[in-house]
Amino acid sequence: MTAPLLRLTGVNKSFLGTNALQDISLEVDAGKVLCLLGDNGAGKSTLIKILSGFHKPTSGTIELNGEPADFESPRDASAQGIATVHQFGGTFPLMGVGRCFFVGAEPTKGWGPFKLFDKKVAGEIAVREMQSLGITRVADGARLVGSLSGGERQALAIARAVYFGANVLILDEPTAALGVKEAAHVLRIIMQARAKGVAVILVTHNVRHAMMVGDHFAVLIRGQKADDFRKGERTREEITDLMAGGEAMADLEAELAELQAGA
Ligand SMILES: Nc1ncnc2c1ncn2[C@@H]1O[C@H](COP(=O)(O)OP(=O)(O)OP(=O)(O)O)[C@@H](O)[C@H]1O
Repeated sequence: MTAPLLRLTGVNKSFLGTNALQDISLEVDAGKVLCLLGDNGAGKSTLIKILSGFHKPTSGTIELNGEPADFESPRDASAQGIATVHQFGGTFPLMGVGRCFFVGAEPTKGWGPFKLFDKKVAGEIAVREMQSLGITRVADGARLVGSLSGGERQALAIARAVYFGANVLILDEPTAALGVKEAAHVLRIIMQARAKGVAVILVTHNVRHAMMVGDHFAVLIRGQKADDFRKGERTREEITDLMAGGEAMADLEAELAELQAGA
């Protein structure tokens, strides 16, 4: 059996007085989507920060392609093929689409001191890569990122990560601020990244969105992995109840309905 692309074993992270993560073991395979679910404060951001090189785990191991991995910095994690896209795409509103796509890796023309950022080529590549993900309304590489919709910004950030060879794509609440149609576009793009063999980690509160694209799911509660299951093994209600900390949401809803009736 081949090793998973990314494997965490017994990962712990403590801050002064807080155990943000306790004994987390997880695996994600190439061409699969792992959904990381959890309520506020569950430890999702801490886990993302460990995987993207911002924090070092207090203990535990990380393996990439079966080899021990250690991320010294976000740049190091990125050089090892881990790309993280944050809620608003982590993009720069006052930059053109092409410039933003290549930030830090600008294509140049000319030589020596005459090297110049090749805006035209950068814009063409950025537009082509976004269009290949189905974003056809962005046709001008000079267009300011600030004029793109939330879904288009996510698409730009995902296209960029895939273009620069990410093996692991971490998406932090990519659909949280989006309308229904835009969220559906972003979910479709996630499936395209998956089809290209990228291992996707989707961090979300939205059980419905997770169920639409997830192959594998892990629920974090107060820093611990409360459940770990594959597609089809839990109902939406079971997952929602678990995320609410085991409290049956149906009971809460019934209580609210009673209060409303009595008002
Ligand atoms: N730098 C830090 N110093 C101290 N405590 C921290 C730090 N970062 C996170 N924590 C604590 O670790 C716990 C987990 O936080 P984390 O931000 O990872 O949760 P989360 O699941 O991402 O929540 P949210 O969905 O609200 O962003 C919380 O109790 C938080 O207060």
